[in-house]
Amino acid sequence: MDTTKSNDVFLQNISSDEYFPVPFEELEEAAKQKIDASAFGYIQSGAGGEETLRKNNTSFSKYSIVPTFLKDVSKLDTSITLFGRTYPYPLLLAPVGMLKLADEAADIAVAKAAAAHQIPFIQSTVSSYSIEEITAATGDSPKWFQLYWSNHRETAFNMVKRAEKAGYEAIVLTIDTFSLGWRETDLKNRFSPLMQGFGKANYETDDVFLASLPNQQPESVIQGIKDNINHPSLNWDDIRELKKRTTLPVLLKGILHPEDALQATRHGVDGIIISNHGGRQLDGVISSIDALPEIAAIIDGKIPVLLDSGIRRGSDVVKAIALGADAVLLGRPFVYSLAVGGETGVRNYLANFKQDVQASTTLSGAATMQDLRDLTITRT
Ligand SMILES: Cc1cc2nc3c(=O)[nH]c(=O)nc-3n(C[C@H](O)[C@H](O)[C@H](O)COP(=O)(O)O)c2cc1C
Ligand SMILES: CCCCCCC(=O)C(=O)O
Repeated sequence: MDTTKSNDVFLQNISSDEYFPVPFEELEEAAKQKIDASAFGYIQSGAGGEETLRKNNTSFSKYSIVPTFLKDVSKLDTSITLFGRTYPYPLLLAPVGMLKLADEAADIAVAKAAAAHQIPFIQSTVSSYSIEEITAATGDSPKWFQLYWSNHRETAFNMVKRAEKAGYEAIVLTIDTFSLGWRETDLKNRFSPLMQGFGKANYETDDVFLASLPNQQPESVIQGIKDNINHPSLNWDDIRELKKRTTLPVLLKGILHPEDALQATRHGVDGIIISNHGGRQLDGVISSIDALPEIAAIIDGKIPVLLDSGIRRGSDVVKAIALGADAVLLGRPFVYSLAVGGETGVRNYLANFKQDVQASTTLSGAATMQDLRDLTITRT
């Protein structure tokens, strides 16, 4: 039997000159060896005592897939449709700021790798390249824009306008980061990527933001970003206003409570992302996968439900979809891939991951994402 033909994952890794780590744990270790220790600490660590970070990595194990067989799953279709556009996999790349910490080509490398797989790239407000630079490098591949609200509201609306003009297809408003989590690793390392200028590309190219500053010296720009990102006044009236100011679908990222999910539907929000920000904001909060079943029940198909925080393997994707998610976002794994192998590293990682999703789907007894919805999951 020609076993090399049976699984491209093995083929790809055995035949490539340089081994690219497949297990997440190995990938994380390889990234650690590649980048500055404080930068790695910023990416890898969680807030507080990292209770939530640990929970994100263990909660999936509480759920067990109960597969069914003998159903002919040979015609596999992993596609999903979100806001009128069909994507080949139930996967998106989570917004991650300061990507130059991992590789000089940062967002441009990641967006190109995502485009190669038709996976939507969600650009962070605090990205290392601007909306316009990323668009110039990647054309009309699917891109969404993650918005950090701004104390200077017109700055937020202007960034939304820039994203619309550049052809971005959705706005993701992150609601859990109106101030930064208590990040002990960064405090210990005295590390602030913002102070070092890693996340300012969208701000220093924004006329409305620049006009709001007392002057345009670098220190004034950084202080302006800090003042903007710190916005504890964020509330449902702002969501109503954002909805009025854009024609794009608006998703809220950071939903963990079913009541907030319900409020989102009442305020005309177009989608939600269940997320605890990878354990980086409030330590001790519920894991996304634990929050999912109740939220999915309350949303009841009215709007798309996405999820991130702890997706590491194809079986995690299967569990999330079976428990009610429409799609999931990958976070740290693609950042580590970028650190280890640049654009090729991310492309390679996504090629492997999508095959893991395919294998995990069919071995569950499902041929479509709808079939996964009918899968039996037990909780221990
Ligand atoms: C280094 C780093 C930077 C991040 N930056 C942002 C950001 O700018 N905006 C945002 O909404 N979420 C940001 N996140 C959170 C991710 O979007 C996502 O919620 C989280 O990484 C999911 O957890 P996981 O990576 O452990 O799966 C960041 C996460 C990391 C690791
Ligand atoms: C004050 C800068 C905030 C950037 C936050 C980026 C992020 O979401 C994360 O580090 O997590």
